[in-house]
Amino acid sequence: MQGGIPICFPQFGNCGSLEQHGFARNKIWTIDDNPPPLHTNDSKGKAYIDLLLKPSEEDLKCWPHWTACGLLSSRWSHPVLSPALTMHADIDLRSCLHVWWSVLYLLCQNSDVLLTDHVLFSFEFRLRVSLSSDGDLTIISRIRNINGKPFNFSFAYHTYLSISDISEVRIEGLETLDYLDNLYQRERFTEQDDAVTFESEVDRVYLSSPNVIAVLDHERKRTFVIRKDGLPDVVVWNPWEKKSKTMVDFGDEEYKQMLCVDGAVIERPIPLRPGEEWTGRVELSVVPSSYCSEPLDSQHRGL
Ligand SMILES: O=P(O)(O)OC[C@H]1O[C@@H](O)[C@H](O)[C@@H](O)[C@@H]1O
Repeated sequence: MQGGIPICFPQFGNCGSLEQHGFARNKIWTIDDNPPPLHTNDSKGKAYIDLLLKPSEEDLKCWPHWTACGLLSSRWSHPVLSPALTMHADIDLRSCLHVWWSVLYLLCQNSDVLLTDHVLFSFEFRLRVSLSSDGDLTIISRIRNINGKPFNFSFAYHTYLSISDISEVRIEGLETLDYLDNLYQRERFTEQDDAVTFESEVDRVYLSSPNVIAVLDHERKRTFVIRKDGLPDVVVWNPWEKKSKTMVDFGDEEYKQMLCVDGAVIERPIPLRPGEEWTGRVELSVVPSSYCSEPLDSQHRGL
């Protein structure tokens, strides 16, 4: 979907064996009818909803942390197995390999120990979306390892901002940072400009960014203020003209009125041990540009 705030989890982009941006954005989530209350300091004038995602067996099978492939290849180099392979090498290497693959396959099918690897790996994802009476949108993701096996994940709130005109917009808060450029095989560069502006396709991951980023829309004289926590990286994406024409679910001219600026965790995926929970929070507010341009400089370094 090209719009809104798709959740990229447990993979960002195509850096892994899952579908682009992971499976979470393509799933049916359930509504928690009895969600925990908002924190008392944070509840004034807010409406909220909690959505839950629990993985299906299929999701876990696709996620490479436990896959039969992974198990087979790690056991293949096991010291106990390798000598056996050498022993049979003088007979016929190909049939020997075949025998061992069959044995390992049967082990995967029948052994409690191997199956335990897969059965024990699972998570629960709670997404809280809250809207305050003055229009601030807060989204909090809580991902919990609910079983006995650790896993890693990447994450992004793929936030499509609606803007007047892409050539009228600038992002402040990313100056001097390093970024990985997806248009150059994720090569690392350093931002040299005072602000990020747009004259062609941009597809970058800014690394270790401050917790407050501002997107200034000069024509509309308004600024999106993005406050984030637990999300060190920032994705900046606009497909521009040529790529827009190749995207089936995106109008040829729509790149002019959109800009993705995502709070994300990409460079260093989050390791989650059994019982641990990770929280990633983003708050979006829209303020008149005159109100925000002065104080933002001092806000850039903190939340
Ligand atoms: O079309 P999708 O899967 O929603 O992805 C849109 C874009 O998302 C961006 O975050 C990626 O960096 C781009 O490479 C990608 O094209």
